[in-house]
Amino acid sequence: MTGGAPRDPFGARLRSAVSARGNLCVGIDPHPALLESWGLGVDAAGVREFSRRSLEAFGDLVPAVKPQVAFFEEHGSAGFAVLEEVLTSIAESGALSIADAKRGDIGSTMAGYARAWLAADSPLACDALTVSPYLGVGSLEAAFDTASANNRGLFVLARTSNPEAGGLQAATGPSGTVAQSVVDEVGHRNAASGPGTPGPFGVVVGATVADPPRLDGLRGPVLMPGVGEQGGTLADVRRIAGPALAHTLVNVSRHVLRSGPDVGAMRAVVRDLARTYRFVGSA
Ligand SMILES: O=c1ccn([C@@H]2O[C@H](COP(=O)(O)O)[C@@H](O)[C@H]2O)c(=O)[nH]1
Repeated sequence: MTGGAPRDPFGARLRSAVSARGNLCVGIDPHPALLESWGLGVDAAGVREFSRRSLEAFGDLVPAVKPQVAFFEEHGSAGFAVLEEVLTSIAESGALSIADAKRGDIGSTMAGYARAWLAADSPLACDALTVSPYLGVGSLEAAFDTASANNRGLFVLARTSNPEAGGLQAATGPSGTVAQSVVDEVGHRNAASGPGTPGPFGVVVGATVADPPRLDGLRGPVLMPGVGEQGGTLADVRRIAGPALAHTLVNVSRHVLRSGPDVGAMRAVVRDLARTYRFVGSA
């Protein structure tokens, strides 16, 4: 993304993207094994070509594309240069970009991450960023402020899809589980948003989770990874998202990317998934 901050708030942009294209978000996750299976080098040039073919296959079909920052970062400055290009290309394809960087730190350092990913003219500016609240939701204040000021969004990790997460995130305190308190704190920050339009601050809840937090007070979007390779299903998505279904982005990465490198084959898989994961107008 380049050229200053977007004009409309993130929640409004997400709502119109979902209403036009459905609820499927596809990831660009250039794992080394996928680069090899696509016949590409495990280097920044391979990541660039992988991302180019991915966006050709699905950039115009989905409301949001989620580059997994780890697989760019592992190639150093050359990988970050590719990520900057990819964020621009996602915007050109008409999709929202969600940089999955899972940033989180003490407040003063978090301000640096906020400027890097959410400020108006940062080379890495994205439409929304994943952030970790496990230094305290309040430690993310600079990210909430910078996202708001620039019409961008955040997805705060609440109950992640990995099997190791439950011991920490499902632990219970005086006001319910840790994950629930994250959802509730994020929901408070969306309180000013009007009916029907989600606020700018969402949460991440995995489609693999048996004991998810309630999302009825969130008033914001949900990013739900875990479908496909991790075993989550449409029924899980419906069960977990509940009242937030209309504003839920269901992320699928490897299940799509394994159907490459043929662009037409990937496009067919995404078309099929996009039909399944379209909830606008559904109860
Ligand atoms: O709880 C979480 C948070 C983030 N992720 C990320 O989503 C994708 C999932 O990839 P698949 O290939 O579809 O399993 C990946 O980038 C994860 O880092 C998650 O899976 N769970």
